Amino acid sequence: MSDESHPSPTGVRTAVVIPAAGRGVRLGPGAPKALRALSGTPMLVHAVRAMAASRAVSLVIVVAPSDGVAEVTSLLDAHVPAGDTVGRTDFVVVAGGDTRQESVKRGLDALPPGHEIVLVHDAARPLVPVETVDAVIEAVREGAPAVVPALPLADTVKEVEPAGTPGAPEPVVATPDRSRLRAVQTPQGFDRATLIRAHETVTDEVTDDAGMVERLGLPVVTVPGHEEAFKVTRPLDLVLAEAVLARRRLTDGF
Ligand SMILES: Nc1ccn([C@@H]2O[C@H](COP(=O)(O)OP(=O)(O)OP(=O)(O)O)[C@@H](O)[C@H]2O)c(=O)n1
Ligand SMILES: C[C@](O)(CO)[C@H](O)COP(=O)(O)O
Repeated sequence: MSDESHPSPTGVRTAVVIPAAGRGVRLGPGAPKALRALSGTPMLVHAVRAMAASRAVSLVIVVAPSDGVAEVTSLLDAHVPAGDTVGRTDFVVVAGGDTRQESVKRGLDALPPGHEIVLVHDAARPLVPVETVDAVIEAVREGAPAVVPALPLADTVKEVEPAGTPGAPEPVVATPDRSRLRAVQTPQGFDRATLIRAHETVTDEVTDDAGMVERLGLPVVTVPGHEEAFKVTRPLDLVLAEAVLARRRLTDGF
């Protein structure tokens, strides 16, 4: 696949790294999560289309399961050929690592020069609307080094003393003020140099890329997230994803 990325309307090129190398243990037995079907189309293909839907995105780097690079490459060739479906997005596929963090790093290692904004988007969030993608890109363009889509919490959250045994009672230690908490999603957006520095500097395991930037002492800001950007993690999430797609077919015609 070529990497002759085309500049976005503003001239600033945006690339997206999609970590898709996880097994999907919490989803239960089966193919790697990113390759499981939603309405007959692999979850990864939905995620790639969601990124390519943004006019600003000129390159998508997919980080595939290490034994699945050839399969993912043919999947993308079949479903989202570069220069066909959206006409402006090129694709690269690389092999992932043992953790999400390692997989993102491998994607960044494949990033060619010329893309000054970089998003990281979970393949496991296949239904994020393009408005959310564009809001993240816009905030980086306006000067934020790191941007996360975020939503208020519906549940009250307790901090506990972990029991270490699943199902065992756990003493509650504190109840953080919910009004100050946010659940963060992807795509998370970064100024390229900031994200690369974070991945070169932070060695302990962090659950999101913005968390690595925080460790550098740099500011991270939020933009509004979207309910449909939820992460497909457990079997019930598949039911919700199918329902969202069915509603979109009815209301949007696709
Ligand atoms: N070694 C890994 C682990 C995760 N991921 C990716 O990181 C994203 C978020 O991870 P998660 O939803 O936790 O996926 P899994 O690790 O596959 O899920 P589980 O923990 O249930 O196995 C997913 O798109 C997943 O494919 C990755 O690229 N490489
Ligand atoms: C990056 C992320 O999706 C933000 O909510 C989340 O931290 C990934 O966590 P996971 O445990 O790897 O699913």
